[in-house]
Amino acid sequence: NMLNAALSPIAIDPKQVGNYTGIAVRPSSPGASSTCSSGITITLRSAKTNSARRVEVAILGLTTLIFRLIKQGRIPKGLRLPPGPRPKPIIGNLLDLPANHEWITYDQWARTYGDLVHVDVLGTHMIWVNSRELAYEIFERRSSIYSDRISFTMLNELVNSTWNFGLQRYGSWWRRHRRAMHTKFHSKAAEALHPIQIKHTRLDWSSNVVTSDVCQRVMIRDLLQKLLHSPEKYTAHLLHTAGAMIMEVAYGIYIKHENDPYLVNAFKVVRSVDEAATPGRFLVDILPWLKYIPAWVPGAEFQRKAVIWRKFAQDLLDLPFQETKNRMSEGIADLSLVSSHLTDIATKPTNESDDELVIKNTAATMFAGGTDTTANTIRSFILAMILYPEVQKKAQKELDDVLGNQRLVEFGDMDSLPYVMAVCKEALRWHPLLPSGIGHMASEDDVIQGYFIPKGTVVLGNVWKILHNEADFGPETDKFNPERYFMPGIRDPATSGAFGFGRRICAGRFMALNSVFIAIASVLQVFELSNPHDESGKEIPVEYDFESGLFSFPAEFKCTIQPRTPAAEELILRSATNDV
Ligand code: HEM
Repeated sequence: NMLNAALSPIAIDPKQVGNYTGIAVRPSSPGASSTCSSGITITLRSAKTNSARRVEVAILGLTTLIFRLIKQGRIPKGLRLPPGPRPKPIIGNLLDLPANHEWITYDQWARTYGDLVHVDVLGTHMIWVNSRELAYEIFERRSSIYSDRISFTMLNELVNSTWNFGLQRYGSWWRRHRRAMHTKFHSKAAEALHPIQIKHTRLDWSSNVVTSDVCQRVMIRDLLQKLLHSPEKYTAHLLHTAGAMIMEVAYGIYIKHENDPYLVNAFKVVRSVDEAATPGRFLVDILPWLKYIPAWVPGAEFQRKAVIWRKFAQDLLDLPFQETKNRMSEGIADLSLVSSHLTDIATKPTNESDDELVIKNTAATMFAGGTDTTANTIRSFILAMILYPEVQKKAQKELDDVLGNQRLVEFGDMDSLPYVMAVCKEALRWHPLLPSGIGHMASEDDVIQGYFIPKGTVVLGNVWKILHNEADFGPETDKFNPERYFMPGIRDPATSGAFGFGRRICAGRFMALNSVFIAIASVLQVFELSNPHDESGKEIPVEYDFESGLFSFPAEFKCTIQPRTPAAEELILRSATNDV
């Protein structure tokens, strides 16, 4: 996901060694490598002459040293940085950063060093905040300091992702984007997305917020049909429906059933941002001067990628936006975030000249921030249901008691389905999609609990740790157990870090909660989710793991998804015609 960028450890990914421009850096690499005096292990492309290699090593070592000296601020007398693993000269804690399953290491650091853990990576200060109380103090009470984002050379400058307001620096430009989304997607506006009366008209210009039956019609009915016909492609189906929903909400565009050009391109953008945002993927993020190397230089692969990715992003920004404008001028546009804002602009002459750009950026940011996040949260839920069949049974019993097989679940049923609601909360908590949130950056020097936090520090809420705290979520937090929410004093993961913190908290969280509920409730109502089967038809235990990186969700796993009963299958088929 694009927001990966925003700032997580500048770790070097061992998988990517050799992909940089002639030089790769990583913790202890096997094969052709040399270690410079700073302790950085450098792997060089074999075609280089010895003297060229020596020059590269020297440049890398020197640049790192200069970068460090420039960045290294003075720590005021009487103060010290928060505790953390002991840094090495020049490279700091570069080698301490985990290469995979990061949340496990960060959890261990929290146990060893306490609520605040500091590491220094090549001169960049990074801090993990390990308790809810401290996260509240930092991100909420001191939000005027901790709402900035760091800027990555590859993602922000070369790929030019400045349109994505999730990556923008804190300030008035970011605020205008956030407001453009908020006015149409605050909790009241998100409520308007509830298709309580399913056959109501799609347009509601009177309230001028985006009101439609989009979630129910596209996300659910379409998803159920697809799961029925090709359950093995469940990941693709989840992404398609989540993407389709945002396309409708943001642009009022109904995408094609398969191979929709907008979606195909949009996913290219999501994937490119994913890669560009993977911490340490590009050396140019650590040595920004590499950005001046022209694309034709052998090895400057990153420059060529940046050119292609910029084009994908430009198409995502321009093409659907232009289609909505065309439809508006023909008088056939459906209400959407874009059409609603453009109507506002046309009727209010006081608008600023770049308002249209803000709307365009905001709609594209919604797509980039909202598709794979929603889809992967639902994937986590599917895995949990296979691993915890008793939870699945209990939720299905509640759905059967409330709905029978008469009709599909709707948003209006939320209050009658407390256990299903608890399953949704647990899907956000059990293995949070962003185990370290998205990094905020300190825009000023600060002091917390006697520790000095230098300006420019990347501050990460340890979401995984916070959501696994037994004081807030009851015993055995490693287990997927919705019962916990019926105990007194248990917190809601949605307001405890699953959607981030402070002024940068997820701008799409109300919509995300709606989507997660309607998807989970509908899938549970009509499908049985269970272990995969081998060639002989014998059930075998699901094999699973969680992806590493800033975004973490179950890696592709095999499973069985089949209608619970013939009546459930009938319900799915009838839903295609909007009969239920
Ligand atoms: C279950 C699904 C989702 C999860 C778990 C999730 C989680 C997050 C998190 C943790 C952040 C970072 C907050 C921070 O910096 O502290 C974030 C930011 C953001 N999210 Fe979501 N998100 C989800 C769905 C969505 C959807 C559906 C949309 C759009 C419709 C969206 C749009 C955004 C945007 C625009 C930001 C950047 C906010 C900013 O920097 O000001 N997200 N999300």
